[in-house]
Amino acid sequence: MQPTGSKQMQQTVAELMPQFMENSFVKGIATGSLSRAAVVNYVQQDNLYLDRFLTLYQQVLGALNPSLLEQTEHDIQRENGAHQVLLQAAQTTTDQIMTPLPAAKQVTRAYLEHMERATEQSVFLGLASMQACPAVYRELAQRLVQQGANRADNPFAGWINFYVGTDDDFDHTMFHELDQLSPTVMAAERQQAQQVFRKSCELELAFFTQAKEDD
Ligand SMILES: Cc1ncc(C[n+]2csc(CCO)c2C)c(N)n1
Repeated sequence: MQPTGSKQMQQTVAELMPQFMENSFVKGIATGSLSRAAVVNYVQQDNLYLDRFLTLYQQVLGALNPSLLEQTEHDIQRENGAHQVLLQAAQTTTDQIMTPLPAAKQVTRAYLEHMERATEQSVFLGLASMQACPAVYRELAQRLVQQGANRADNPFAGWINFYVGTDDDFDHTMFHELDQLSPTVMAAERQQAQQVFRKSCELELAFFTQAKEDD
């Protein structure tokens, strides 16, 4: 039997996970040692990213399922909770790092453009491009917990616990939505959705890498 679209996407995440666990930013989260510059870089770029992500999400879900949009959009706004953990560790605030507004770096722009292009093609592909966010972060957080990385003396434990705790429902709900839509699109588009999703996962990895690079 063919696996469902969401199963195949979860397999993609599992396949790429070893690369995430080897990523230097992710290892820094796990060990509690990241430079202030890396943390600031990440949160700045993520604020720019989430802002646009929320708008796209509203556009896609607004077209597909407005009641689901109403139920879930606060989850994205609440991600600020994860950022607060990082900002506290870096002893700074959102205002301090977002004024003047920093420029979007290359991976941030590439990832946003990827999701925008997918959304222009169809809401199904748009949703697939956005689903890497909860899927990757949830799996990543679960693995970090399995490693015991959320121990009390890790300043980033709250970040790990945030994503292991809150994203479960969001992730399952959106995968369910994708599987519900799947029979309504042509086989070629279903296949394309897998590629779009994989590309987003790769951009997730590059996004972490970018935080530790100086442009
Ligand atoms: C680059 C980047 N990728 C994924 C997330 C996590 N994320 C973004 S939206 C969403 C679903 C609702 O919370 C999740 C888990 C992030 N913060 N930054």
